[in-house]
Amino acid sequence: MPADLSPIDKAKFAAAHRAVALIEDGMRVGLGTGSTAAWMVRCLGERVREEGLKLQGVPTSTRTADLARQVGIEVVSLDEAKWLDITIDGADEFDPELNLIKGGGGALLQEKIVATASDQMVVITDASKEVNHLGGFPLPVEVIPFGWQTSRALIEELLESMDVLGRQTTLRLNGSQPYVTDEGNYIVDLHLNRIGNARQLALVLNQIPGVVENGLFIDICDKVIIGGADGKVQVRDINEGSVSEEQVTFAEDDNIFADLD
Ligand SMILES: O=C[C@H](O)[C@H](O)[C@H](O)COP(=O)(O)O
Repeated sequence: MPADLSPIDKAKFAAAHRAVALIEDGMRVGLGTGSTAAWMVRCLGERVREEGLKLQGVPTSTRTADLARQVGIEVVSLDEAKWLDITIDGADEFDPELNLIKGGGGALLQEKIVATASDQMVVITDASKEVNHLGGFPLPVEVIPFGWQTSRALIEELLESMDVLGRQTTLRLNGSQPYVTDEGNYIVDLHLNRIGNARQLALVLNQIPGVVENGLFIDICDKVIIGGADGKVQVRDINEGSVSEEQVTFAEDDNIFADLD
């Protein structure tokens, strides 16, 4: 385990390292977005460079596309790849059924499209993202800029009728300006604290005009890999109903650190 990483980065690295072992030659791979997914892209790049692994990567954001190219992964669009063998991504929360909140980094729309177009979605995470009930993390909802205040008002009206604890909404900002997604949209974050029926909320939010997508990933994730700072990982598979513990080993001088910012 690289000694100079923070415990949280060690945990993310361990999960990413384990997940990349699932990738086989010739696979088409969805590449998630965020700090945990960035470790996975670096680990995958190392396998491409050192083992000559041939694969096609479909990134879920411009950030991930840039990093993937930088580490030597062939980047193609989803339309070119058509269907993916596996997607590996991070999450902001996961519950016991492996339902997720995603979009803390603003990439939920491409992430949901890519994950849904995959045989298998694997989430990599540290233990802090595990919850009994989704909603502690603000739920991102992507809305088109035209009439966004009306969409937000309709979201707030909807929340009055839903089984949620909090109802506050905020427009995500980048400095003093609205945060703009890769698709040119805005994000409204819903501060719900606890979502009673995530499946229902995911469906009804998307019925509101102007809402493009929401960050609830229901029945999409197949497997969660939870990394620990000591290199221990737990692999939970919702389809097999299995849980296994493993120890990740990697070299101290692992050259994935060469491309760290
Ligand atoms: O939009 C961002 C994504 O959904 C991320 O995968 C999520 O926010 C987790 O990011 P991180 O691994 O940085 O905690």
